[in-house]
Amino acid sequence: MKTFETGAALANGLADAVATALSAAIAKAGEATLAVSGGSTPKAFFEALSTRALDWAKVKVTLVDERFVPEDNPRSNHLLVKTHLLKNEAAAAEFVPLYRPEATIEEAAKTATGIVPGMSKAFDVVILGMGTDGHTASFFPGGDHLDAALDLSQPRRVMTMEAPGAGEARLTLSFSALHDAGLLVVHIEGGEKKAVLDKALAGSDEKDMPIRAVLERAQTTPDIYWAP
Ligand SMILES: O=C1O[C@H](COP(=O)(O)O)[C@@H](O)[C@H](O)[C@H]1O
Repeated sequence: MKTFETGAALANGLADAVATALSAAIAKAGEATLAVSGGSTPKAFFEALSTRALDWAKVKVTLVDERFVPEDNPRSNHLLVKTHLLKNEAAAAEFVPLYRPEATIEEAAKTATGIVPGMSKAFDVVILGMGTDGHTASFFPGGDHLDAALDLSQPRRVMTMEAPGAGEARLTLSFSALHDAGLLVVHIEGGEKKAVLDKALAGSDEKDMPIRAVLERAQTTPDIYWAP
């Protein structure tokens, strides 16, 4: 685990690591893909990353998960990314939203599956968060499609999820779409989340604590970033 004294120090350290990984991918393949999480935790990291100098015009950014709400909804993760990441140097990046204004969330997931980056090869960088219920991405305990979303043979890249603790219906990358990222990060802050992570690391059912799938079964060993 990479432990930092403050959230600001973590934000800068993680921004440096992500900028280095994106630059390396651009040098190797001429482009780079980045999938980020929503919620409240990543704001300072987004602000720091937005200032890093790299060839952002060659970076495609998408979300790990999204609520089925339009971009102007205050709970939209797209709005969060637009406000805190897609500015400064990073304004040149291309953003590919998961939300689509289709009639149903199933149709939106199918449309998004066809256009999200990382389709033909693994994402270069994936940043995951975690809720105090042990969810990551929108892999929620009690989710209606949790088993399918955590199945590594799942061919779909974008899935739908409804769960008691999720609020709005969700669109989420499947575990198969994100587990093999070049750089896979779990970013958590605070004592409560550390205790949840420790419990997941100690061993519990994936259905109760879906973060465990990432810790145990991801092809890429996740780097865990934590600050009190
Ligand atoms: O619902 C969500 O929550 C998690 C954690 O959010 P936080 O506010 O506790 O940081 C987040 O990783 C996920 O992307 C988001 O949709």
